Amino acid sequence: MSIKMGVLGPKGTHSEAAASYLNERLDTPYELVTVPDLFECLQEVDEGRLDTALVPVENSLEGAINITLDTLARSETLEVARELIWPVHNQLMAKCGAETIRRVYSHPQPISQCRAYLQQHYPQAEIVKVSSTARAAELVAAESASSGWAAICTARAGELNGLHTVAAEIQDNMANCTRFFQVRRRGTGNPVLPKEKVLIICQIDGQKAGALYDVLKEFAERGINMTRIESRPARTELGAYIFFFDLEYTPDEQALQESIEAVAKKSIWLKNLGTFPVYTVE
Ligand SMILES: O=C(O)C(=O)C[C@]1(C(=O)O)C=C[C@@H](O)C=C1
Repeated sequence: MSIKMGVLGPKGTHSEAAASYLNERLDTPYELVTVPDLFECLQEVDEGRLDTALVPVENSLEGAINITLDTLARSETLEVARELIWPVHNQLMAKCGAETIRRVYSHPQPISQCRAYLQQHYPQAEIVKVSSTARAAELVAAESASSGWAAICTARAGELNGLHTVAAEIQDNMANCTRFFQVRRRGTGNPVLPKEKVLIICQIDGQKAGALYDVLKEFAERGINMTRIESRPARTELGAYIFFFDLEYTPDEQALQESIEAVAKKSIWLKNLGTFPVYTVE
């Protein structure tokens, strides 16, 4: 029986491209299943209808993908199995020519990733945000060339929908990349993957002076390298926050374990979302 991995769809998204890349590196590739919405994709895994999912978590130009962070923080079930750092290439694709474009469709992230390009070349165009880049390509394909509609999408999404490239590589920075997490339910999947990173989520009492400093100290004093810190509202009251700590895995497991236990004692709650390998694209 095949193992099903959810990705944001329809076919042709950046997420699907990233999942296909990951699949090529695995002994047993996943069967990719496209889901129209990111939250739904995570829920399908949480509730057991999909085995796993590859979801975006952070972009180098635009920062955190909040829905992924918030869902991971609230779930009692999900953990991270792998991380993939994926270079994001955005193309402007349409049926019409460059000079007649008057409306541009895309996912909010690529719209932000291409902000300078759009301001310079299409300052008058109406910008329309939709659920994914591939959905944008579908919408543009459904209209005639005279509509003047265009999509920011992957080359594959454009090709699948019969669009041509108006402008290639329009992201504001050529180092544009997105970090993806492969998530799964705790205790499922292969337990012997290489260990490179650890993800910890906790809520700290924001009313106490030095509370965050106290927590960071536990990592610093044991030589645990924190590679990222992110905060999100706890969604209980204004001023209450939860923190995401990405830690570099160290073979000194005792130091790592002790630091996490010490942070747990200083937190309202703490979750360890797993230890996992990081894949990068050469
Ligand atoms: O719309 C897509 O193609 C997606 O896969 C979503 C998404 C995102 O949510 O950030 C994934 C990676 C890129 O940063 C652009 C868009």
